[in-house]
Amino acid sequence: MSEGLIFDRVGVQFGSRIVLSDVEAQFAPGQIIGLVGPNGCGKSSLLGAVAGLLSHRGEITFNGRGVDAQNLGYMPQHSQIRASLSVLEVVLLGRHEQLGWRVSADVLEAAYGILGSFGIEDLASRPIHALSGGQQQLVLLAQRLLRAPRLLLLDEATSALDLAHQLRVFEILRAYVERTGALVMIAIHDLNLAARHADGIMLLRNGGLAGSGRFDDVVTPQVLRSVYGVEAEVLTSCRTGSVIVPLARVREGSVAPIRLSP
Ligand SMILES: Nc1ncnc2c1ncn2[C@@H]1O[C@H](COP(=O)(O)OP(=O)(O)OP(=O)(O)O)[C@@H](O)[C@H]1O
Repeated sequence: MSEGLIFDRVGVQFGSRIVLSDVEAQFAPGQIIGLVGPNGCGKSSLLGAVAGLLSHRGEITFNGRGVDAQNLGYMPQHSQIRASLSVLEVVLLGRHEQLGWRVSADVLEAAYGILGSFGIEDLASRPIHALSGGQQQLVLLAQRLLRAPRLLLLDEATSALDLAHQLRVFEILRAYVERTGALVMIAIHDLNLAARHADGIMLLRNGGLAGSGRFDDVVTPQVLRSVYGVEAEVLTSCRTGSVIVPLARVREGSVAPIRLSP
């Protein structure tokens, strides 16, 4: 399969520090892939490597070629816009390569349409820096979607969102991959959200890949214990698939009590 996103013996390191090595995985287009794993295991580094922002070993291809900036939408973990732009202007920047002195009616319509789908069209003329963290996250996601990328990389793009907005974002992403055949890879800590909304997952552990494929095949109590150091139950809900219930950390010696001065 040369279609889709392929990792062939991919490694990432900072100086002499190896973060990931020998990552091998492949994902067909038209899917949402959840990128999961503990803090510091290399999710952002891997997305940065796919986006071409970090050098890497091995090969990463999308639809048989190197990842092309034209086809890519990438939302880093700590996205922030410091310029004093309105929400609409920020969204329009998603198409900055095609913008001239005048914004065409169809691009404007698409931008308002995406803001509308997120339920934030009333924010269009507000300055971006005057929005809440979650509202900013939605605007930046709207900007990436306006690009209509074939490959959309999202680094914890739902971390600041309430339950309803998380659901809305996944509904929008689902509709997007079904309509366009694009591939969405989203780094996410909430395993239950990943179980519910991702078609496949890529689970990283410190140093490399712990598994990839269907959530139920990859995430088992044994894997949660070895990768996260957590005892957990994996329940099966007939409505939502797997549900992870974390029970306790696997003890590695006792933890000293924190003393607070009076
Ligand atoms: N610019 C950098 N220079 C040196 N080390 C880095 C750099 N960026 C990340 N690292 C290290 O690489 C490792 C992987 O970091 P990364 O941000 O990819 O992890 P992550 O899985 O996205 O973590 P989190 O879930 O906490 O966001 C960490 O140990 C981090 O300290």
